[in-house]
Amino acid sequence: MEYAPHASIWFPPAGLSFAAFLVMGVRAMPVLMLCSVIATFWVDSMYQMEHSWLQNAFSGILFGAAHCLTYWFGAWSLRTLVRSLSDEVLPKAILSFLIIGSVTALSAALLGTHALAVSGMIGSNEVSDTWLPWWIGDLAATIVLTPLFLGILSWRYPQIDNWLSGLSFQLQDQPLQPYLVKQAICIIMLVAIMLLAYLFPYPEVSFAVFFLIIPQMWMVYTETAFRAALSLAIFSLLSAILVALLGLMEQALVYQFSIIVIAASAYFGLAVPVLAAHNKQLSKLALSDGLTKLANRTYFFERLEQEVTRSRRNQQSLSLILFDIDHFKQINDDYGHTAGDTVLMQIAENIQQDLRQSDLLGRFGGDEFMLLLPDNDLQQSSGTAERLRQSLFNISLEKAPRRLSGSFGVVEIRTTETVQQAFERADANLFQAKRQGRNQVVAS
Ligand SMILES: Nc1nc2c(ncn2[C@@H]2O[C@H](COP(=O)(O)OP(=O)(O)OP(=O)(O)O)[C@@H](O)[C@H]2O)c(=O)[nH]1
Repeated sequence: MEYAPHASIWFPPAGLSFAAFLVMGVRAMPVLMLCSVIATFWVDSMYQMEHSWLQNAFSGILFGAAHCLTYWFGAWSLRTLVRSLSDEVLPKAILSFLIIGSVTALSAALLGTHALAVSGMIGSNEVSDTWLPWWIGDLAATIVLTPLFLGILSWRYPQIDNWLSGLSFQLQDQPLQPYLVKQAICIIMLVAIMLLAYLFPYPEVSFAVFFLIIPQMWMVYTETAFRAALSLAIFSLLSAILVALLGLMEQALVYQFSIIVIAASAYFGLAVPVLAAHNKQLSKLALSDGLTKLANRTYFFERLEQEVTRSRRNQQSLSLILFDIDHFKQINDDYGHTAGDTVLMQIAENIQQDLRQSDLLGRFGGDEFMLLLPDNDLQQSSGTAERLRQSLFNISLEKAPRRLSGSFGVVEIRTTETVQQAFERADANLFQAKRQGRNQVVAS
């Protein structure tokens, strides 16, 4: 396998074509076909191959068809696959991108070399020498540049982010200086390693380029996805320039593989914050009530157990309030179930605003709520319940023009009782408040 003197270790148009087909679909075809034909004429004149006009046109169309159809099909497959994945599978989306990108680059290399051979641009014996460096060059550019071009194109086509499964390449405000420092470190390291490879021409020296994974991953974990993608592009571009300038073509494969491996690792690294955010969101969903977003029973009782242990250890008081909206059924009957839902959400929002950060408000179910008050004795928690009873009355309902009232059962949790027993006492007090005529607080 040989590299022609003009050959670069990567082929940036491959990354651009893949990104353009991913974003614009088949609409990108005419422009990319035209570029392929122009490029064929340009290569012919640059290397003074002196093929006829007709032969250049024929070979440009054949090469363009091989390149464009392959990248269009690869992009279409990836788009279809990623769209069928749900939001929580970013690693699968990245894996699909890497696999489909590799297969697409391989197909483009095989078809492209054969297209050039058929049209007489290269001899048929050159195909076997050319397809591998062509593939790796296309692959390096596809893997490194496609996300960067996607980022640039997503300024015009914001819907792209939707099918990147939460991985946003949009610009975000973040200080520039630390990024520039990291970028400078990457560049200095790369230049130093490649100069060493030039001065000490042993193949082993070139492998030091894999150390670039350290600053690149540092970038990935601390900078935005767009900046990380930009940094990978700078790393690849600089590698390509230095390989050509320093005549390191013998070790070109090492540099190509380092680009591919570091870029692939970086994309999985970029997925980590998105996955962490998804997990956080999932656990939030599992622990909150769907309608009011308050703590659900599972979370409330978990925290109740923890608070009981903590208050006993610190010898602090702890109180529990249960309350139920009076005649809530009437609201549903008069204004409809949807209006009833809105009222429940409004109650949750209003009561929440009335509480301290350390208090925990939860929804037991229906129109019944529960409130945990750390460091509150019976007197204080009765006062809080009274205040909430008043504020319920003062809520002006958007969907049901009427006054609300609630019945409250309050207990201070005793050191001798279980959580279950405390809860039953609060429930009994609530029941008594209802029985005594509603709109009141019963504490014991
Ligand atoms: N809109 C809406 N209504 C609900 C929801 N969950 C329960 N309900 C209704 O809330 C009402 C609760 O009724 P109860 O607590 O038994 O009685 P009430 O009308 O509030 O009267 P008292 O509690 O005795 O004062 C029932 O009509 C339920 O159908 C919900 O998520 N949304």
